[in-house]
Amino acid sequence: MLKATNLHKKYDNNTALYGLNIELKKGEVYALLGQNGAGKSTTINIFLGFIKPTSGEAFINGISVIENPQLIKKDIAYIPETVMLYPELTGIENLDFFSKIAGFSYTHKELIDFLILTGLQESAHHRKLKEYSKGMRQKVGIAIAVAKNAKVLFLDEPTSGLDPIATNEFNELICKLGREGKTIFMATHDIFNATKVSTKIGIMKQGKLIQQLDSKDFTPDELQELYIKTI
Ligand SMILES: Nc1ncnc2c1ncn2[C@@H]1O[C@H](COP(=O)(O)OP(=O)(O)OP(=O)(O)O)[C@@H](O)[C@H]1O
Repeated sequence: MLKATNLHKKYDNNTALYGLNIELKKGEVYALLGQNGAGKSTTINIFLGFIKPTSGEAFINGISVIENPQLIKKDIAYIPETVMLYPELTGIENLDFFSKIAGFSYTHKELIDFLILTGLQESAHHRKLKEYSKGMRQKVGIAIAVAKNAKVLFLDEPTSGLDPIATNEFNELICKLGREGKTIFMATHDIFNATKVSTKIGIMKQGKLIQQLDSKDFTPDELQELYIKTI
């Protein structure tokens, strides 16, 4: 569903990626770990079509992101660390607006069902976005991704700044989406949650993927130990 083959990215004199190879199947949840500047955002930005690699290939569902950036847009969604939506619109109005932009027109009931799926409390559906917490905005962002029927979701630092309850709700939602066949790629510094939510973990250092692990083989403490030794 997602594949990077020998991706290189050079910014002037600075090489951000050195031959990155990643392959994810449908329904996999991938957590990419690495220190600041390791190349995580560069990787995501290439898949999103925001930047072009210097060389190498990136594919979503077998389609080259580099050759067909417009074609893959319908299959992907990006949920940044802070989801920015229209502050004066309610949760349901934002969802309706962005679904329509993506070419989907849903009934009120269908829109509510997407928000319920994300766990957004019903009392918030008709409140303006400017009154939402970070976790609530993130749920609307994920509802928009599901409503546009994205196959691959990219998330940047999804648990940063979330309280433990919101983090737990986020983890449950991501696991559910993975079971339903969404492929999820997240860049994170949160080692503990990476083991809770992902099926695979990658550790990046200075533009190279230096470890790829099956999450089920590691406790958070073991992963932390390995991470510190590796980095
Ligand atoms: N537009 C740019 N121009 C020049 N260098 C850049 C640019 N964007 C990123 N870089 C460099 O590329 C390298 C990788 O950066 P990247 O943002 O991908 O790291 P990251 O792992 O996402 O870091 P963080 O955890 O801080 O978000 C860094 O050395 C960074 O300085």
